[in-house]
Amino acid sequence: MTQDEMKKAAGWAALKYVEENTIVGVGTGSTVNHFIDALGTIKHDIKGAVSSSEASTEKLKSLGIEVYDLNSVSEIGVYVDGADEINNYNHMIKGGGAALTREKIVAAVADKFICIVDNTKNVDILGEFPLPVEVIPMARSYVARELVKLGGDPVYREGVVTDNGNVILDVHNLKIIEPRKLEEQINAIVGVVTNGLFANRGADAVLVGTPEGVKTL
Ligand SMILES: O=C[C@H](O)[C@H](O)[C@H](O)COP(=O)(O)O
Repeated sequence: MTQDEMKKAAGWAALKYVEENTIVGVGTGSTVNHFIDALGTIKHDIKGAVSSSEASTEKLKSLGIEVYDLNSVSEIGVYVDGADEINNYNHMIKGGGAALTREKIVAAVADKFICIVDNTKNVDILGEFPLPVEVIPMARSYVARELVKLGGDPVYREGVVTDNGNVILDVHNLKIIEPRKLEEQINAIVGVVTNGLFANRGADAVLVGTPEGVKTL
């Protein structure tokens, strides 16, 4: 079974969490793209979606799914999104696709966060995947120096501008023993918009695509 087949299986399995006549929160990435395809098959049973990126919005609209502005929505039952790494406590690193800020906002509004991954994403300790940090452009060098003080090696993701007009620093060589604490410490650096640790708001359920089928954690 290929990695993409495992992503697809997890994406389609998330459909069972979607309730009729609701607005669904939709993440970003190659695993979520499978979920969006699945959502397209039940588009007449849902009200629509709130999207976490321009890329997901485009795909949702291309399938005829209505996309709502988050400011016009007060309730999202379920938010479905992928992850770059997830530990045994359902803490995640996200933002490999640079969509972390909008993802964190939509996730904050949602009642439930359903994480969909293939089995390469499960780790014991977060940090092997470089931690993305979205930064206001003029603060890039300052934030990078502060991230070094926290023990990381930040690398500017050249050529990438987020949907919010900001830049990304990918922080290498972190061994993240206390994800909740590090999430707060990085958020406290002036100039940081968001960091890719989703620990204080982790996933409520995880669907893992494996060669033996989809496992729910
Ligand atoms: O910014 C991107 C998101 O956080 C994605 O959820 C994450 O990178 C996982 O993406 P994929 O499903 O393509 O591995």
